[in-house]
Amino acid sequence: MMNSPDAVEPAVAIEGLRVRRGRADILHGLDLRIPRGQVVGLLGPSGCGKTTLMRSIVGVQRVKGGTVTVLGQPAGSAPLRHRVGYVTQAASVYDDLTIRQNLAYFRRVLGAGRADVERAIAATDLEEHAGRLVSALSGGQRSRVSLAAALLGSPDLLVLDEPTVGLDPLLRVELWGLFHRLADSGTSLLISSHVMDEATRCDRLILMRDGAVLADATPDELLAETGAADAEGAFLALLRRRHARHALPGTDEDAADLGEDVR
Ligand SMILES: Nc1ncnc2c1ncn2[C@@H]1O[C@H](COP(=O)(O)OP(=O)(O)OP(=O)(O)O)[C@@H](O)[C@H]1O
Repeated sequence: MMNSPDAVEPAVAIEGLRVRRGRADILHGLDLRIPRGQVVGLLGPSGCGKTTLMRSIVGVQRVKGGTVTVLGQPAGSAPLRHRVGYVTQAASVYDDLTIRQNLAYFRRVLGAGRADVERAIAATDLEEHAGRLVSALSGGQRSRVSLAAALLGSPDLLVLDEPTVGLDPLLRVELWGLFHRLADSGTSLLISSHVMDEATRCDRLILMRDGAVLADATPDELLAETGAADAEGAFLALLRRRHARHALPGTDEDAADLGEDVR
């Protein structure tokens, strides 16, 4: 059973994670389990801590407390080096190399198989551009090159920070198709977005706000639980519920705060 403690280890298990960046506490005791082989969406307003959480999972974030276990190992530890792929918001490929040259380079660094380069190019639908310099590509094409690089070596966990930003609707649909095919073949995916309409494409959703997890459920559970028609409505309903519980009801401050957070 999925929820049994004896079941297959989750892709990610986080307990009491605390992160401070600069002078601010960004994550204050966050608990989370991410199952294997699913497309899990991480949603929440800008600045709520999505990237900080992803950095902690990948093992590049200094943490103040708590534990982050990835595929049964401490986040960032050596055995995970080739098992976790991370795509940041900024494209991380070389402008003065072609797509194929970039991927050939990263393949060698990773020690992945030769065939991986063409496989990654095909998976991200970049075949017809593979010989072009990255500097000559559009924003969407560039972000797909970063994604292709993350697919090299077939990592067990893919952590993707807003991979669909700047992509046209058709490409977004295609990419979500790719994410699900990867999940079907056993890869675990954690994908952040602040486009709420992408939420329904995920197997599971984590809604974050102010460094805390507001909800962790399937899209259907979330809609049933809140009675909302879509993910955005569910998010608002959860925020309202939380405010009703924690704040003095009916103050102008509540309304202002709520409005600010979701726009
Ligand atoms: N290098 C840094 N030093 C200090 N504070 C930081 C740093 N990077 C981010 N922060 C702060 O940490 C908080 C969380 O940022 P984070 O990037 O995790 O949010 P996010 O949910 O990913 O936002 P977005 O959707 O805009 O990418 C923000 O308040 C941000 O200002």
